[in-house]
Amino acid sequence: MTLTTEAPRSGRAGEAEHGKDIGRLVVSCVDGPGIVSRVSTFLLRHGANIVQSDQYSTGPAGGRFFQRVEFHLPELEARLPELERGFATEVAGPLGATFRFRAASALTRVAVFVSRYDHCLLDLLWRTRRGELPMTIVQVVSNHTDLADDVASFGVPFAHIPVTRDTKPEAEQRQLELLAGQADLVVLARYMQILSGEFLDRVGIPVINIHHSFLPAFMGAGPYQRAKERGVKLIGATAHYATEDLDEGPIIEQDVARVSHQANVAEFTRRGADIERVVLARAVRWHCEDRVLVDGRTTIVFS
Ligand SMILES: Nc1nc2c(c(=O)[nH]1)N[C@@H](CN(C=O)c1ccc(C(=O)N[C@@H](CCC(=O)O)C(=O)O)cc1)CN2
Repeated sequence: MTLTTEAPRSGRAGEAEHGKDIGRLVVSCVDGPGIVSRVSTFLLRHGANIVQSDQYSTGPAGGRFFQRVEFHLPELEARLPELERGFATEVAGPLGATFRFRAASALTRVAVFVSRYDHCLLDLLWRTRRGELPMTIVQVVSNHTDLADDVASFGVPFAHIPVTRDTKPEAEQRQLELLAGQADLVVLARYMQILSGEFLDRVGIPVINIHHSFLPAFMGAGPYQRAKERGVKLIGATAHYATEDLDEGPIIEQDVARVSHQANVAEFTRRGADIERVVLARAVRWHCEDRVLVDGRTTIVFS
């Protein structure tokens, strides 16, 4: 018998792969013996059946331990508050661990920031509408009006908030007010404005950026032009968490494609756009599925 699974064509992502009673738990703490046992014993005692578990240690002597567990538990949604209270007291407290429980069917509320390039934004809107991404795009924010009609065609709210060097603080204040309590993640889909450290602190949710180079090469503006001038044989894209240090945040996903001397910057840009879209979609999906854990300037991705 051939087992085939088709990508969900519509409806909520997660329902196709995960029933409504599948939960997720992510844990991170200083490494030490017995952590997996403590976590699995806790889940067992609360009636949960572990269906997937991934863990990684950066080193047994004082390193960091990371774990991602998927489990089945009847009446999951109603049981989550009890699980969180119990885990905090019985496991996380003694370990000094950070943790998070979520229902696998939960959709991440995403605000997408964009300037004029449409390819990454439209790709996310299209994949979300198809149910490929376990998220809902609650808002698009742009410093230009070019993409307003495209966004409206997907039935998603569009906010035009112009930004200049002199008005950036006021613009960021408007962005923060718009997002307050409405989103769980910000995605910069080729948004061409540098977010201030104050914005990143105050927004209080993760920010994922797609940079159009294979970082750490060609940070900053105009990477394809500089890549052509350098005579590279590979171009790439990098999805990373945005920090105050431009394009230096923890890398989530990257990919590359070969180019030859015959390709000009326009060809780099055209081929690079395909890489950017795929890399960003992969990174956003993995984030929404709680597969990405940050360890300082790096990530652990249980893909
Ligand atoms: N705090 C952060 N903000 C942003 C990041 C980041 O990593 N941390 N990534 C950038 C995206 N980006 C490259 O991927 C990038 C965007 C814009 C610029 C830039 O020089 N912008 C100028 C204005 C340009 C314009 O007005 O068109 C500026 O902000 O002064 C460099 C790199 C997104 N933001």
